[in-house]
Amino acid sequence: MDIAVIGTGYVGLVSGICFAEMGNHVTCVDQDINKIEALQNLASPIYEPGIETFMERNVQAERLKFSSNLIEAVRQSELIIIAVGTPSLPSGEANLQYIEQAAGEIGRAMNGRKIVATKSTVPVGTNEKIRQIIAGQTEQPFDIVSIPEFLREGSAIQDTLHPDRIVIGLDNRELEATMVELHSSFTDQIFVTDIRSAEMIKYASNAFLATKISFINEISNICEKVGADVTEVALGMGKDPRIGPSFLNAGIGYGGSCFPKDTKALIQIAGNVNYEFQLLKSVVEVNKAQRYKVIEKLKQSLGQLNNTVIGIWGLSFKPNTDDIREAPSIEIIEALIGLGARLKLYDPVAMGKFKDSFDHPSITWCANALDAAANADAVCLLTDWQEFKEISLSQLIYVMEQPILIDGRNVYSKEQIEGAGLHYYSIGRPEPIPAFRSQVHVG
Ligand SMILES: NC(=O)c1ccc[n+]([C@@H]2O[C@H](COP(=O)([O-])OP(=O)(O)OC[C@H]3O[C@@H](n4cnc5c(N)ncnc54)[C@H](O)[C@@H]3O)[C@@H](O)[C@H]2O)c1
Ligand SMILES: O=c1ccn([C@@H]2O[C@H](COP(=O)(O)OP(=O)(O)O[C@H]3O[C@H](CO)[C@@H](O)[C@H](O)[C@H]3O)[C@@H](O)[C@H]2O)c(=O)[nH]1
Repeated sequence: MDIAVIGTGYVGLVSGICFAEMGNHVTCVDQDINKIEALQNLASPIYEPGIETFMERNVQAERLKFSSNLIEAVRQSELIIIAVGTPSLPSGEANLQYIEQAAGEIGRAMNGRKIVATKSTVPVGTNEKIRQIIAGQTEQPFDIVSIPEFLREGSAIQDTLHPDRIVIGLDNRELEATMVELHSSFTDQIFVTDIRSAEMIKYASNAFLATKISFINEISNICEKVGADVTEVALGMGKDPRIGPSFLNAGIGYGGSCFPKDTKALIQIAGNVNYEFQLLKSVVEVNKAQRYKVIEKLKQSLGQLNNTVIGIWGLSFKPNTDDIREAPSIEIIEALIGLGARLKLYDPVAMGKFKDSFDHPSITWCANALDAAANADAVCLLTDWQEFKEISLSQLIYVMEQPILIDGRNVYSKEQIEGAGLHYYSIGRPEPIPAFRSQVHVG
């Protein structure tokens, strides 16, 4: 099939590459000319394991190209996929300006029958709005389909090539066979439903996963007070198939471009029909408070933080991505600077993006994890990158001023910590007996 993907962010780029991988001819379009130029030179604007290999292979096979010419791409294609951003407005509501602009441009470019499918996460009723906008621009016949996207950053290619399920929302049943066939090379778990339900499935799924995270984080806070270990609790809970083991990792809470924005948008979607989504409001509040656990634990171990040197391990909102959108690290770093701490920052891939959006005289940018820990009074682990799990704890103690490690993602096992000589604080786990009671070091 000839496909145009409008918007070459995470979703547009990865789904474009994967549709090409399955033998379709795909043009990925973006209004950001710099992005298109980089892509034409086979440089990915996002860090995603394996992406450049897949991109190169499909470009060389002439199944994938990148363009800033939306009109041409629409005219050459049978299926147009909208994958532009839907960021939050200050009210929390989804900003549909990019969706509306793309729909208008698609309508004006139409030269024959098309299917217009939306992969962006959009409030219920938005596909209807897209239909009206396009119909206002063209006499050409077209169909509207909702195909919400469920990929995760850091495993986006594998998630797209081997999804757990694909949801297709449509109102013209004649399209069902075409849309199912297009996706059948990815999985046979294809769920076809109406458009409004498909739009809601996306928000409900993200809200449910965010709820699981806030739930286990609250359990972890109670575990700390009653002397239980949240990692054991999560393992035990997860053995019940009705609960399942995933998304029960306690830590400093969720971040990223989706959960924070989509939970707020769903609260607004409910609010617009006079329904107060109390549970989800609490999920958001719990998540916001949870990132401050790191600072609480720093204060507990160091007393006051003015003039202390704190190493920060991890800036991206999760491992295997350079995305720092709504990363808990941002708020934690701002708060620590406000408390007078001097910070040594390290992330395997996200330092460039972080520095572009946030820099401060109190920050030193470091070349590796041990460099960030050197002469520090404490190290805070904020992202569970594999390389932090593999660090030599004896070397860590050797380079630090005081061997205090605040593990915001519970990455180290009891066995690794016991006898390591660290003063170790994690989330929702009993504190191991400290190797020694450290002296507060100020300046
Ligand atoms: N990032 C994820 O992991 C993920 C996963 C599932 C769903 N989603 C949803 O998918 C959508 C896209 O997310 P993203 O992270 O890829 O967004 P993004 O902001 O990274 O990228 C969007 C791209 O669209 C381009 N764009 C905007 N208007 C355009 C227009 N009229 N013509 C051409 N290009 C245009 C922008 O220049 C930008 O490059 C959002 O609704 C998001 O909620 C994202
Ligand atoms: O047990 C867990 C699992 C995740 N997280 C945090 O939750 C956030 C989101 O993680 P994850 O869901 O793996 O990454 P995303 O790439 O944001 O993917 C989510 O958001 C996407 C955009 O809508 C959806 O497509 C995906 O299905 C959905 O998992 C990250 O900050 C994680 O550190 C936890 O704190 N504990």
